[in-house]
Amino acid sequence: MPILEVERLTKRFGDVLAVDDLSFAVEPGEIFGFLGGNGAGKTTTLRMVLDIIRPSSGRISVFGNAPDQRNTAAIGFLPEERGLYGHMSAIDTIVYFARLKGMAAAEGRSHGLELLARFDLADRATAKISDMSKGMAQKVQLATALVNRPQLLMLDEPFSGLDPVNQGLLEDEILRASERGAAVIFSTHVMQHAERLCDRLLLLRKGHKRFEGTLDQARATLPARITAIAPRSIAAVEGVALAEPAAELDGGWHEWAITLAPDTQAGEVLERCTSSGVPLRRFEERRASLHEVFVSLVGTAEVQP
Ligand SMILES: Nc1ncnc2c1ncn2[C@@H]1O[C@H](COP(=O)(O)OP(=O)(O)OP(=O)(O)O)[C@@H](O)[C@H]1O
Repeated sequence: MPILEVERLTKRFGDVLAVDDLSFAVEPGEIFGFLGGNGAGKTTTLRMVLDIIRPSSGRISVFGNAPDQRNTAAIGFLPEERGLYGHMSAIDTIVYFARLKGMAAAEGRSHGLELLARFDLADRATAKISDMSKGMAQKVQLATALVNRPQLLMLDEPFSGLDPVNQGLLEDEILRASERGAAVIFSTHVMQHAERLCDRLLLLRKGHKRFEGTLDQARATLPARITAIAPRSIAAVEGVALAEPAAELDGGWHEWAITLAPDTQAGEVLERCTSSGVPLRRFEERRASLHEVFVSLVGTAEVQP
């Protein structure tokens, strides 16, 4: 049974249709990328799952039940707007959240200290949040989301504000949560994280689903591009839709950017070139990146490569 199921979900704020007839499901152990440009409706959807705001229409099921703040015991959430009480220490903050989620203080403390050690903050456990750097405070906030070992972990733009080492720590935590069977949903504008982590992903544009599927399926929405080095154009070879000259090389060789005809595999074209004696020095398929898929389907340059 999916941990989270969203069916025909719609949310309007006055004239703004923030979420438009959205359906998806996330299974235990799955890492699900929730991707879209600014204002696509990601945060609004996560807030409805948490029962912070109510849908205009549609259905949400969390652990088989309607959203309810009582679900918080099994949910971990990192909000996009980070914010903790500056006067509290790191470990007291984590224990505070553990208690809100119904845990005993002692268990919250011991798991909190474990998390701080994993986040390279063991020596800062009693430091005040206000004395920490932004990235350190963000790791404490991540610990508050993980302290209850949630079955549903929802992270809204978790990578922003973290340096590359801490981004790596966060990726490890996401994998760790999925390995123990949690469903993990995270939103990001950085496609590399999604490419490295996601089992499946959903692309949202203006509240509407543009794509849902695996990374391979996402890349297959765009034609593969081939770079070929040959002395003459291979435009006439069956299965080649377009062969554009990309560079002139030494000895009469040329680099060609090849676009294949629909439903044509690169291997078929390579075989035809070889069997008809077309000299080739290179024939390389390059699949579309998630960045290219995002720009093509969501149509925004806001995304980072
Ligand atoms: N409380 C609100 N009142 C009115 N409009 C809202 C409210 N919350 C969100 N919106 C609107 O809903 C749309 C979706 O916003 P949302 O914050 O869900 O996007 P997002 O995908 O999380 O974007 P970002 O990547 O920029 O954080 C936007 O047009 C936003 O202005």
